[in-house]
Amino acid sequence: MSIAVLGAGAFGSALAVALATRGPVTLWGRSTGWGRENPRLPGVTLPDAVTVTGDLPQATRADTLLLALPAQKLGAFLADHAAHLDGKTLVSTAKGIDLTRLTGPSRLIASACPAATVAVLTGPSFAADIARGLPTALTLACADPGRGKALQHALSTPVLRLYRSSDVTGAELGGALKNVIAIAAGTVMGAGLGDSARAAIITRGFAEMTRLSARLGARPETLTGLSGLGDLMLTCSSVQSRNFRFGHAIGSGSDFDSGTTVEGAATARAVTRLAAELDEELPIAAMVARLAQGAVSVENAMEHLMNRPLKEE
Ligand SMILES: NC(=O)C1=CN([C@@H]2O[C@H](COP(=O)(O)OP(=O)(O)OC[C@H]3O[C@@H](n4cnc5c(N)ncnc54)[C@H](O)[C@@H]3O)[C@@H](O)[C@H]2O)C=CC1
Ligand SMILES: O=C(CO)COP(=O)(O)O
Repeated sequence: MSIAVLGAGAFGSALAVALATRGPVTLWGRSTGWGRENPRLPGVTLPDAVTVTGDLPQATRADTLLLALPAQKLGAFLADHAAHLDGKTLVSTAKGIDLTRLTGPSRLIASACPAATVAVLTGPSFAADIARGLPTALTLACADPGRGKALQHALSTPVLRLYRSSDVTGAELGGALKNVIAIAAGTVMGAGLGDSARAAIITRGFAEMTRLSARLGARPETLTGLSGLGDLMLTCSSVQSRNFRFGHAIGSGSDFDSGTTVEGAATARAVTRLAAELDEELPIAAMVARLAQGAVSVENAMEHLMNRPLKEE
C-alpha cells in the first residue's frame, strides 16, 4: 500500500511522522515553504522518509490518501480535486460536520468521489503526542471489512494501535461531537465554575452525543469506544485541546487566535440545525453554537441550562 497524507497541518504532519517509521510517505500541502519543521507542529523535524510536496498530482499517485484537512474545508477540496481522488482509498481524519451539507466527512467523500473506498481514522490523539511517538490507540472505520482490515494493518505501528470498526457513521460522529462538548467543558473551566460542573457538562454532553448519533444510525458501542467517549475524555480534560482552549477563552473573556482550527464551533451550529430537522433537543450543543458566535453571555448560558425543566436521567 502506498500512502500519501493530504493536508500539511499539525495532524497531517504528525501522521506522516508516525507512518514514516514503516516506509516512505508523501505529505502534500498547499504551502510547504517551511522546509522540514512545520510551524503548526513546532519542535518536530520530519524524517527523511517523508517527502513533502506541493504537487497534488504527484502525491495522489499513492493508492491510499489520508485526508487531514479541517471539516469545513473538505467539501471544496473534494470538489476541486475529485479527478485526482476518485477511485482511491480515502481516509478522513476530519472531526466535524459540514455546515452547509450537514453531513460528516464520509458522506462528503462518497458524494464527490463515488468510486473511492471511504474510511475514517479517529480517536483520542493529539498531533504532538503522535509525532513524539507516544502510545496512542485509534479507531479505523470502514464499511468494507476486507479493506478495513488491510488499512488497520497498514496504518498501525508499534506505538499507534488501530482498532477496526465498520461503523463509519458512529466513528465520525463521535469525533465531531466531542469537539462541541469540549468547548462547553472549556467554557465551564474558564468561567471558574469548577470540576463538578465540568463533569456534569461532559456527562450530559455525552448523552446528547449518543442521542443524536443513534438517530443518525450509529451503533451505541461505537460511541462508548475510542472515537466517542475516549476522545471526549481527552479533549475535555486537556489544555492541549484547541476546542477546550477556545471554550476556556470564552469562559474567561480572553482573546483567542482566530487562525486556530476549532472544529467544534462550526460543528455546534451544524448539529443545532441537524437536531432541529430531526426534532431532537440538544441544549448543550445549541448553547455552544450561541456562545461561539458571541450570541449569549456565559452567565445567561449557564442559567438557561441549569433552569430547564427537571427531568428523568
Ligand atoms: N491536531 C490534532 O491533534 C488533531 C486533529 N485532528 C483533526 O484533523 C483535522 C485537521 O486538523 P489539524 O491538522 O490539526 O489543523 P491545522 O490547523 O493544524 O491544519 C490544517 C491544514 O489544512 C490546510 N488547509 C486548509 N484548507 C485547505 C485547502 N482548501 N486545501 C489544502 N489545504 C488546506 C491548512 O493549510 C493547514 O495546513 C481537523 O479536523 C482536526 O479535528 C484529528 C486528530 C488530532
Ligand atoms: O481531536 C483531537 C484529539 O483527539 C484534537 O483536539 P483539538 O482539535 O481540540 O485540539
